[in-house]
Amino acid sequence: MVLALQTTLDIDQLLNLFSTHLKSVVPHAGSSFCNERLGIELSLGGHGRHVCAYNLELENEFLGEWRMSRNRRFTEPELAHVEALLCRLLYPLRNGLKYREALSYAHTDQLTQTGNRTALLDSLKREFDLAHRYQTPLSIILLDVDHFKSINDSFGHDIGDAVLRAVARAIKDSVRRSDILFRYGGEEFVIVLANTSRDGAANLAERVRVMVETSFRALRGSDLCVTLSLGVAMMLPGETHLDLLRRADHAMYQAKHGGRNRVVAAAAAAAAAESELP
Ligand SMILES: Nc1nc2c(ncn2[C@@H]2O[C@H](COP(=O)(O)OP(=O)(O)OP(=O)(O)O)[C@@H](O)[C@H]2O)c(=O)[nH]1
Repeated sequence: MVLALQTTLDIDQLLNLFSTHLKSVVPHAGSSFCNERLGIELSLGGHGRHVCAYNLELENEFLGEWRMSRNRRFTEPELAHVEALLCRLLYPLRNGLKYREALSYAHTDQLTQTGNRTALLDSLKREFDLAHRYQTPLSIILLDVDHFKSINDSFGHDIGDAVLRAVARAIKDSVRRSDILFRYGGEEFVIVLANTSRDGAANLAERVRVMVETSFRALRGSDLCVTLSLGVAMMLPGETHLDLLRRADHAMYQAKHGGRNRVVAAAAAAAAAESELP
């Protein structure tokens, strides 16, 4: 089994391999692994009345909690077996967790804790393929903070950074899932909306616009005025994910040219013109 565990750095695969082997040695209904810090929660199989749980640690580093359960009590020899096997899991598990952490770091914008450009392109491509396969609508919102240069110039770069963090926070609070927000560039963000029509995306964009405008206006004693220009586009037949991004970008520029602090939705058919909302 030790060799098998060394064949993968993927945590899900690793724990599946481990669980399959463990089941053949100590039969049980199901098991789970949890590492809160890395947001990993994996459940394999069912549940039982009797639970045994272990905090997995290696060289003073907490790796996570492993649980297994079944309806029959576990015997002492069985538990000794489980513990011996868990010891063999520790090094491969630590390698897998480090790999997972490195991957997540490489895909996260450290200032706003949103996905970065690489993560956006990966995610958009994936959602695009799914939308094609299941014939579901896919929309995106590309948004840009208005006059951000002058915020930096007037209030300083640290306040500029804080504004970007607050904008990301406000957007995350307005959307159903927080993992669909990406920082595309300096003061530009993209929201990827699976299974969402152009009108649905435009409504959400308007909600985000109002949310950001009002939350900064509520900051008393500050001249800080933060607004967004937002471009919305829905996937059209035959286009690529980069085409979609380009159309959303174009709609966002229309919003800038239209006076900023507004939403523009790209046309639902390629030839039609943009429409400004509401
Ligand atoms: N504080 C801070 N500033 C950034 C960051 N990334 C980019 N910027 C700044 O964002 C500013 C963007 O300015 P512009 O592209 O001129 O756009 P703008 O001032 O927002 O004007 P409009 O988009 O036309 O409304 C530049 O001054 C960049 O230096 C960042 O991570 N932190």
